[in-house]
Amino acid sequence: MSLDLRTMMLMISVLTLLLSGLLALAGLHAGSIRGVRLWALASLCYSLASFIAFADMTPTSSAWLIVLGAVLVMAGNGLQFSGIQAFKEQRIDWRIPLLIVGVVFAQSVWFTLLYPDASARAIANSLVFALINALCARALLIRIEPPLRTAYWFTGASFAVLAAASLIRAATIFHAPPGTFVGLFSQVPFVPARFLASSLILMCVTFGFILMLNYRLITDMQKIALHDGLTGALNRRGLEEEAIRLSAHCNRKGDTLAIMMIDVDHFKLINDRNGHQLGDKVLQRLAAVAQASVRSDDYFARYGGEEFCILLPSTTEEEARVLADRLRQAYAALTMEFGGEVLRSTISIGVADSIHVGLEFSALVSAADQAMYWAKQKGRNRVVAHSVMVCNVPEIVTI
Ligand SMILES: Nc1nc2c(ncn2[C@@H]2O[C@H](COP(=O)(O)OP(=O)(O)OP(=O)(O)O)[C@@H](O)[C@H]2O)c(=O)[nH]1
Repeated sequence: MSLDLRTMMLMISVLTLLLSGLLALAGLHAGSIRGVRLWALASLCYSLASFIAFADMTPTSSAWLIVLGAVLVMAGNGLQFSGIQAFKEQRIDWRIPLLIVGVVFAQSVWFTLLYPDASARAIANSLVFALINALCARALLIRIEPPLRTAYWFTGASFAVLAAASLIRAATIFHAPPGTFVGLFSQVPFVPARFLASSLILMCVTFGFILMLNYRLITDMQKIALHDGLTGALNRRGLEEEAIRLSAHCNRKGDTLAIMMIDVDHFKLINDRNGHQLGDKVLQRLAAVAQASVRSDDYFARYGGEEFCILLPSTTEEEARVLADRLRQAYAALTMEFGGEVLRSTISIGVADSIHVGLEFSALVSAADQAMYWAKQKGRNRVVAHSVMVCNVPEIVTI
């Protein structure tokens, strides 16, 4: 049984057209995710190129159609490269796709119309194709968190295989006996099989991108579900998930876990005097100061309303108290200016640790909360450690 190249061309043209439509539909609801429409356009370019090959690419086909086919393939590849940059939220560097399309156009015109040499044209275009695919592979084979890593590496590996296949194609044509390569349908060894394999890998690349999109949407949804929209900090649910993980980790390692509960002083007054919107901005400023002061393995969260929480692994209550006091001072020193209004505010912080109250998250929160309310009762703008408070005030009343 032999593979019919033209039938394959038609099928690939239809399949890539369907993929283009699918990506265009996906792009309608991709929200802030960029690059999807560029990939839809890339698939359309491949579809048109395959259709031209199906319709007319024979050794006697029109020279301009040959040039157009090559340019469409390169434009598709260039759009994929730009789409990857957009997807990664990088600035799109249009010079690269424009350059490769320009080079392929020039060498296709040169070797088709001016100095016809199908072999040289195929080798030159295969080398450019290998280069752009290698660039796409390099952009995707990077360190990234799972589950996106699976999709990035699958797509990147597919691009790498395409780059290798293009180099092999160039080498095969280069070593083919003179006169045997006259175009896409030439009888050099394995042309249909190699073309089929390359087309399938090209499909893998598009499926890989759809997988990237899917995982990115999942990751974004998880992020939204676990973070507070106003401040960007973890929300209570996110904090509880991290707390369960951290407690288990500290339990296994025999490590301590400290906690800070932070509450803005007289926040109701700030709201009442300046309005809720300004109150929101104050919360954002506090979150920014706290985010800047936490270490990379600490977890900062909005516990609710104007109350924030920081989980500090491998930290004792005393160490947490020192960090909390630094945060309190940094926030108190902040002069907030909102549309000509100057505002200063303070926070009260309660700290506790697992040495005194155990690793149970609810016990840690309750202890730090008691200490925080004690700080409020003592006059606000201060830090209170739970163990110290317990020694001084045995019958603390909590709200
Ligand atoms: N602007 C704004 N206000 C909020 C938000 N969540 C809760 N609040 C307000 O925060 C205020 C909390 O007030 P209280 O619990 O009485 O405490 P407080 O005025 O800070 O007084 P102390 O804690 O005793 O210093 C209430 O007025 C809530 O409406 C929010 O997301 N944005």
